[in-house]
Amino acid sequence: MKIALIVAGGSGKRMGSSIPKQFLEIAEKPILLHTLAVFEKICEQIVLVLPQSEFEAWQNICEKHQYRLKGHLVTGGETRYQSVKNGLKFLVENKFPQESLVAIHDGVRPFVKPEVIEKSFEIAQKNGSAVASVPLKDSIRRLKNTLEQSESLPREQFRLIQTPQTFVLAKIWQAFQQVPDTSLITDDASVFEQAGFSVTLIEGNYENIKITTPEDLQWAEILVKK
Ligand SMILES: Nc1ccn([C@@H]2O[C@H](COP(=O)(O)OP(=O)(O)OP(=O)(O)O)[C@@H](O)[C@H]2O)c(=O)n1
Ligand SMILES: C[C@](O)(CO)[C@H](O)COP(=O)(O)O
Repeated sequence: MKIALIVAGGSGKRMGSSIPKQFLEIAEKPILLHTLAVFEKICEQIVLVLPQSEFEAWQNICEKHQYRLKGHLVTGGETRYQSVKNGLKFLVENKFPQESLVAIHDGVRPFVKPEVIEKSFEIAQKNGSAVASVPLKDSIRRLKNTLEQSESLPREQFRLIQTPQTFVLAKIWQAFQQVPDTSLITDDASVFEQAGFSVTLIEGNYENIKITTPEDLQWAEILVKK
């Protein structure tokens, strides 16, 4: 079974908007609805994670846009890690098959290409994991201390990591039970890896930006027209 776990439990501090950034509109539609639309075409089940405090706002959005979630709404946590864990817990407690494939995706990445999602399911079925990533286009340097001291690194040894990050449900659930939330955990692949599983990277798409700061919204208005 192909499951999408869409995490939208954050508040968007870096965006600095009065409403959570996942509800901001691009082309007159909330970012989150754009994201859900891509996954709904591919996945049999959707689990959407939102902060409890935003459930009412979400209902209002659904009414305004005549949208009905074909899936389940789960309460988010303090951190992204906790929100993902809540979503996985819901799947396990509700007896979704252990061998299901779950594509964990940021609600604020609306421009993921369907081919990337499809590929992630195909590779996760074979390898147990599939994580979208793209090569760096810029040079990269490691800070030694301040901006005055740094060293260049070979960029071909690095990848930028996106979502979806797709896993076999039983394995990613085991990983989240084993590995605690720390500042080093910035994504689900880190949890999977720290639990001793191996991470397979796949090609993502450059348009699949994470809408994080105000200038990302300007890019989003361009990308949405493509
Ligand atoms: N407690 C949290 C924090 C984040 N997320 C989700 O994880 C994704 C990536 O996180 P990020 O871009 O950091 O979102 P925010 O936490 O909302 O942003 P900020 O860090 O600027 O507050 C977003 O879809 C966000 O809603 C979540 O589900 N639960
Ligand atoms: C999961 C992620 O989108 C992969 O690039 C990213 O690590 C999330 O980081 P954030 O600081 O929670 O936005």
